[in-house]
Amino acid sequence: MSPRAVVVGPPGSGKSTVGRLLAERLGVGFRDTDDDVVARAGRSISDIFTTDGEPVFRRLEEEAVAAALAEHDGVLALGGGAVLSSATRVRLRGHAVVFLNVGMAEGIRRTGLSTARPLLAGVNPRATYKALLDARLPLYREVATMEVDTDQAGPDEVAATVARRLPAESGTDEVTPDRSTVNDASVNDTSVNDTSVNDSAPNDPITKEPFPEGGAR
Ligand SMILES: Nc1ncnc2c1ncn2[C@@H]1O[C@H](COP(=O)(O)OP(=O)(O)O)[C@@H](O)[C@H]1O
Ligand SMILES: O=C(O)C1=C[C@@H](OP(=O)(O)O)[C@@H](O)[C@H](O)C1
Ligand SMILES: [Mg+2]
Repeated sequence: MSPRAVVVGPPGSGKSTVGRLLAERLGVGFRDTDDDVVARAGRSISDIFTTDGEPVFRRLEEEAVAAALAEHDGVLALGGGAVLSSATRVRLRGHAVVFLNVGMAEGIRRTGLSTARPLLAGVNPRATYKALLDARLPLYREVATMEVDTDQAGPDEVAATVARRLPAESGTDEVTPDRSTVNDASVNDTSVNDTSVNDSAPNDPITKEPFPEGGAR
């Protein structure tokens, strides 16, 4: 079992909104790992960040992503920071991964009114958002098989674009990035899914586990 599409991107790129619309279009279920973390912990994301700290949230998130990749066959939206985990990036290999990109101004506009994102609740959310984009853009591109710019398009239009570019349902877990059809002109082709398995931290448990035959997990 493998999700039809996994949606990644910065906060405010529309992963949760577009992911749900995409699932409706495809006639499949929708799941969001942020919701899974909240359900499992029985607390809000802000509460987990404040009480336990970001590392605890990241561990819960990593577990939630691993479980959802194994269990869910619809559309799966990740939290914006999920790709920070090298184990998660390895697990995303072989999946159809949609990177919803958003520019800084629009991303800040979309997230600005919400207090639900603890990372952006500090004294200078603009600087935080910029630093976050700078650090994460290469990671989103590392895992993506498709990149869609969302600055100029509403959620429904973005969902339609993604649905059109997704590979037809194949019944296999393997997704080979087809650069000629699934990548936007804005994608740097050389950065798509081209990193080595051994880029994990030395104490990363993922490096101690065998990589199962048949690709993704
Ligand atoms: N393409 C878009 N155009 C305009 N607003 C959008 C778009 N995508 C999402 N939004 C809005 O931005 C906000 C954040 O969207 P959300 O789906 O929660 O993003 P994410 O899950 O990536 O953080 C919501 O208010 C949503 O309605
Ligand atoms: O970017 C991040 O580090 C985070 C993004 C949030 O999800 P969205 O990207 O869906 O807002 C949520 O997982 C948490 O607040 C941390
Ligand atoms: Mg979200």
